[in-house]
Amino acid sequence: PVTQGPVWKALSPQQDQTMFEERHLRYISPLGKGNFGSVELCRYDPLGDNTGELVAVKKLQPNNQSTQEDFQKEVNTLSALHCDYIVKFKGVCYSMGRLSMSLVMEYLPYGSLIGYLENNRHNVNTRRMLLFASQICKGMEYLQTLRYVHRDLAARNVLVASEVLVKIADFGLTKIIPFDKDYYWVTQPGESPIFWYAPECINESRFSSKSDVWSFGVVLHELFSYCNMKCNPKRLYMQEIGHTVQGPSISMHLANILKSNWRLPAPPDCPPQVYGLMKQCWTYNYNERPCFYSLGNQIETILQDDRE
Ligand SMILES: C=CCCn1cc(-c2nc(Nc3ccc(C4CCNCC4)cc3)nc3[nH]ccc23)cn1
Repeated sequence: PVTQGPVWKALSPQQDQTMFEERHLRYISPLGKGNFGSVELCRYDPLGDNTGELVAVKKLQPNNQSTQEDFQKEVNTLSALHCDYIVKFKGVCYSMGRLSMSLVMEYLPYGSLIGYLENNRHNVNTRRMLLFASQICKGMEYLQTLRYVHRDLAARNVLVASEVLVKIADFGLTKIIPFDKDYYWVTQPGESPIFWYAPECINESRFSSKSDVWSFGVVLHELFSYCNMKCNPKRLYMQEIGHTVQGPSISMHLANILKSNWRLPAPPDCPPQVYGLMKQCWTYNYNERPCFYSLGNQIETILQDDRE
């Protein structure tokens, strides 16, 4: 008889680890707001004895910007990513008879990088910041190998798993580069985080891994500014542009100062080698920007030098 290969049995809902039943999902507290929705801390407690695990649950908040379709894409994206430096997908929870869906993810206890650095600036030194930077770099390099462009890399979207581990989160704006191109052209730019955008994103809505590299440079700036509100990228750019400028013309002014080679100033006490990395990420021409692999190596080198 012909030996049969493994026959994949359809998993029952109970066996399928990625199905979370709403009746066992106990709301605890709010965690934050992302693209397309809000994130809540819940305990998944099927035994009903509070021994269940804590999870982060993202609920879609349909508004003009976001749709169920966008959210479904975010779920599909996250469920395809398996990397130590990217927040883990745990599953989905259907409620209202499969009308609404929530995204269930691992809960990272320390919250976003912004809050963490603001509250722990005294015991986070250069080495730890470079460790965080290299982890974000590795996560982005992994994304790039799968031809994903994050499009919203910013400290607010990096979460702290422990004192020595950060993870990239919020893949609401992530797109896959088409097989025949090396960029993604966005038709309807919603509320865009333009102060993290590369020039070609502002001018042509052209997104690529090299535009993610530009955003990584801005995240380095946030890191080495300890995410201090007083010198965050938006405030520094608006000081240069002039606070009188309002609305849609902001992006034109931003494009102009970037074209005339103005860049965010080095954060206070920032090591020159690190500011050098930021400047590389902010090379005007995307072809001349380093890739995440090269950035990762340069960060390791700085960490080695720092050790001697
Ligand atoms: C990615 C950014 C936009 C959307 N977003 C995602 C999350 C999120 N948060 C957490 N943990 C967390 C832990 C403590 C705190 C506290 C709250 C009270 N003040 C101090 C800080 C906040 C968050 N784990 C997560 N896993 C997956 C997502 C996720 C939050 N917002």
